[in-house]
Amino acid sequence: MASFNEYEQMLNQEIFSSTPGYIEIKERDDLLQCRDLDQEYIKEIFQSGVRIEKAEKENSSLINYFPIIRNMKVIAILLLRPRTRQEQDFIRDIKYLNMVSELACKWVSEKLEKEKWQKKYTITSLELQKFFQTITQPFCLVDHGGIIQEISEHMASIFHKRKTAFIGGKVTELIAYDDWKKIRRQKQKFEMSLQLQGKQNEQFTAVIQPVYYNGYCSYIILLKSKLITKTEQNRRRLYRFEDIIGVSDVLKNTIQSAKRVSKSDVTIMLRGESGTGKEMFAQSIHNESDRKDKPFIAINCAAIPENLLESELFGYEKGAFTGAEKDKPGRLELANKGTLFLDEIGDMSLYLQAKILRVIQEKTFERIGSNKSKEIDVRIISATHRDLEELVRKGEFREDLYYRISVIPIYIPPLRERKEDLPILIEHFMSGFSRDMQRSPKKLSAEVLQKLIQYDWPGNIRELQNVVRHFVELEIGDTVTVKSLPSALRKKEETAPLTVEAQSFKNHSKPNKKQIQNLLDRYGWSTEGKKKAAAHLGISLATLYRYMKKMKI
Ligand SMILES: Nc1ncnc2c1ncn2[C@@H]1O[C@H](COP(=O)(O)OP(=O)(O)OP(=O)(O)O)[C@@H](O)[C@H]1O
Repeated sequence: MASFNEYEQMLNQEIFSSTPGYIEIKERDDLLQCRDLDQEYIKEIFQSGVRIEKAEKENSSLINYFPIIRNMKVIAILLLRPRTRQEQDFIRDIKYLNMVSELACKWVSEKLEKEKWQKKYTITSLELQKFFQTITQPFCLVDHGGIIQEISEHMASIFHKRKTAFIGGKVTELIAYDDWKKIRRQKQKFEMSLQLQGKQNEQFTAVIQPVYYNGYCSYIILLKSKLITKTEQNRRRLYRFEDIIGVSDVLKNTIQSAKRVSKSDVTIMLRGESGTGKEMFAQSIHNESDRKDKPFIAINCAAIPENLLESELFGYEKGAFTGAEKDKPGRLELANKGTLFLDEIGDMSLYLQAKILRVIQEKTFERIGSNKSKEIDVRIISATHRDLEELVRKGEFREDLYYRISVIPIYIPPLRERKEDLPILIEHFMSGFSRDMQRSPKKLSAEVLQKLIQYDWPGNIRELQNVVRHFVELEIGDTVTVKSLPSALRKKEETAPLTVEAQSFKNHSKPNKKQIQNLLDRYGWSTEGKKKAAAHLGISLATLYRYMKKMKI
């Protein structure tokens, strides 16, 4: 980022060179060193952020002071001084000089803002290539003129074409012109819904990341997910337990526990890392319940800003706020008689937690802007990858809501604790993606398989899914070799040793005494700790107590 010195030089050379004045830009500490300055006046400017007319000050010298403001704070002062022996001309031109100085201050603060932004997003070609290797979602890179510089095979396949058909072409071959206009106006990373060309009935959510590349602003467009319309939601087949692929005992136990509680209306909390299959479980539970013919409505509390989340959940009446042009039911209402899946509930604000608690306790709610209560009958399944107990301790999650929603906690183990599931999952995804992309399934070399087994899979099944998709997208050869592995997998030489619990899960369906003791040491021997240990094991608290009694723990 350029320094104030550089700005000072630039301004003196370009703007003030032929005037009877020149400028200096100084930060607070430097200003204190300048004996000829009015320190009281400087203090006033730093405090008030405004320049008081010098005429109002007694004993004022010819130096004029201008605040440079950024983010509502004075960060430096621009001093306008007369050149030696040009004082008379300086006084004569003072109005003009003051005006230019004020503009110079604005220019400096805008420049700082822009440079900060550029620095944040400037990316080199090499970084870009590396970054692209890590993305397995559909994406494209579009330059400032709307020309597609790069596109993934995955994105191209949505249009049933190869990537070569798009590179060098216009972005409007992919997305609507209005969406491109919106993208071009953005300076920061943001999310929007996108209309893809030729997909009139589908809308996607996309993350737009502006990057400074080749000296210009380009945009990475990353498709996140398809927005499911209501009719589609009704048509779409939800997952069933049979769709949950895996052979490990720990997964089979988890499925059994979930099946057992599906039929009753009990509130379920799905715990587990991101990408472990929590939503798949939620849908399967709904499909196994008596509510299966009613709607299953999901909402991700982490993905939507708070005020939007409130209106998405509770709906609103016409005129409730600017832009509320007609009544709109919320997802809660849409889920009536069915199941509402509150994904990432740990990210919900305390305000909305209180509103959800009321829904659970009183089975009523109001749309925003209405004082008419509506009755509601929904089964709530929630999920989180966060440590809810810790959030409760820190006061970030309501304890009463915590108890209400985690009546039955079900812990979905991460992939690294059930690596026996890897081969069958790989096969499953390989044949699915190959079919979708009309390619023949690829074989994995022994070395690749080894690497996949050694890897920790922090992104769990979703990450595995993306890696296998990446294999299918590769253009050359029938066999996937180490060269085609994403860099994270290539680097990983060794994996962390499996935890005692995970080791034991690999061999036994029931936890052993040591394992339970270890978990209680880790989570604590209080009821809270036991609940966490039970959730970790994928068993209920009651079952944990039974084991503890039997094993004399
Ligand atoms: N056992 C499994 N068999 C087949 N597919 C699976 C399995 N588990 C997860 N998946 C797939 O992995 C992807 C991620 O699953 P899902 O969205 O249910 O995870 P999640 O835990 O809800 O993730 P997040 O917390 O990030 O929302 C989905 O496409 C899902 O179909």
